[in-house]
Amino acid sequence: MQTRPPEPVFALIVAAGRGTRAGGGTPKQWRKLGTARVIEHTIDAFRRHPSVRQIVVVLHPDDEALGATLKGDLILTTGGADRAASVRNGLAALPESGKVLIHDAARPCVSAGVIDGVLEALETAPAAAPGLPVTDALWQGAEGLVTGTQDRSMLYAAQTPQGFDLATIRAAHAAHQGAAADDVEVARGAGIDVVITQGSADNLKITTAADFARATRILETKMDIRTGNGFDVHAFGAGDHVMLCGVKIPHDQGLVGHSDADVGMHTVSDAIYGALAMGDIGQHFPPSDPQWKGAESHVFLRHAADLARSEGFTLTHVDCTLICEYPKVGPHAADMRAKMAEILGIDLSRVSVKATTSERLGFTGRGEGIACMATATLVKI
Ligand SMILES: Nc1ccn([C@@H]2O[C@H](COP(=O)(O)OP(=O)(O)OP(=O)(O)O)[C@@H](O)[C@H]2O)c(=O)n1
Ligand SMILES: C[C@](O)(CO)[C@H](O)COP(=O)(O)O
Repeated sequence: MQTRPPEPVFALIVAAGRGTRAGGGTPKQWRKLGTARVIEHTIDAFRRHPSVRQIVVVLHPDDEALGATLKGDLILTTGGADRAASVRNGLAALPESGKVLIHDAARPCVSAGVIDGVLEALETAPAAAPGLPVTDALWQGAEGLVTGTQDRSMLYAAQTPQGFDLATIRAAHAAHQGAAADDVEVARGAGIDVVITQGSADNLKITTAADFARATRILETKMDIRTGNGFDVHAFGAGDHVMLCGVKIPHDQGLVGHSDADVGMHTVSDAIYGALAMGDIGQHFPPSDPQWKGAESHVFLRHAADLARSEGFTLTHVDCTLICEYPKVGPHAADMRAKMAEILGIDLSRVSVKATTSERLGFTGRGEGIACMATATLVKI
């Protein structure tokens, strides 16, 4: 018997609202939350999920330029006057069949577990969405006074992503008249049963200004922060200059090495590999391989930074200390920082280069070579 291949899963992220309740000028999905904008955290949550094949993002017509700043393989489309209209436009950008997870851009802390719960339910049902049973007592009130209580035993707070068979939800939206709180209401209007899956208190929707602080705290607890260190030494030999952190410094000796012997860049590269727990420079660029003979060390540094990015990390800081009596590093430190910031693709303020002597002690003190130590900090949310 032939087994059918699994249906493709698409994520549809609605981001065309104006965030009026959050205030603050810029719509909430475009505001910063820790290291990235709200919408970027949301997109990344789906990009990281192994089942999601393609992501569609629905933008407000005024946000075209902001949309162009989003990185990665995304389908961008324009939203409508209300959430339901935005969802309809997003659905129109998707293929005929498959499964779709419709999610608010304003819910950046959604976990893989919540997404998994919806996908699991979709294996046997046409519709599923996460909900949280209401745990507080519920009152009716008027003019500051409690006027009654409400039975909460059958009440849930609705969350996203709300998952559907694509053709089913497309038909339900086409038939729906008037406004809808969410896509579950649209589906139910078309007679479709919706399975309730496990929601999470962390999957909050940023609605008011106070929600930014809560979302930041939640993301911080999920952060993967890594620090790596590097250490390297190159001996002096014949020559008339040294390469240090990408800067050519005239000197009465050169540094001996298989490549251009840039001890600074080698050390920072090793710190990044260390933070990733992915070996060291010698493993990625074996000295026994003739293609790296005389290589310029920016190749190694760029490789380490690109590897960090491909693993989903942001390089937030590097600090590099050169240890030598001569040449004097101070006059060149600004150029070294600028060079490495450019190669690493990060802001100058996140790159530090400093130097020390070893008080004429040891091999660096005797002028036999240059040592370097460095740390690199990587963050993934
Ligand atoms: N016309 C609309 C309205 C809302 N949304 C999106 O639907 C989600 C619903 O969250 P909500 O808090 O209602 O967002 P806003 O409408 O932006 O907020 P507000 O009501 O405070 O203006 C958000 O991701 C929002 O960007 C949308 O894509 N298109
Ligand atoms: C879809 C939704 O996120 C479910 O909670 C919500 O209904 C949309 O936001 P709103 O605050 O109700 O406009």
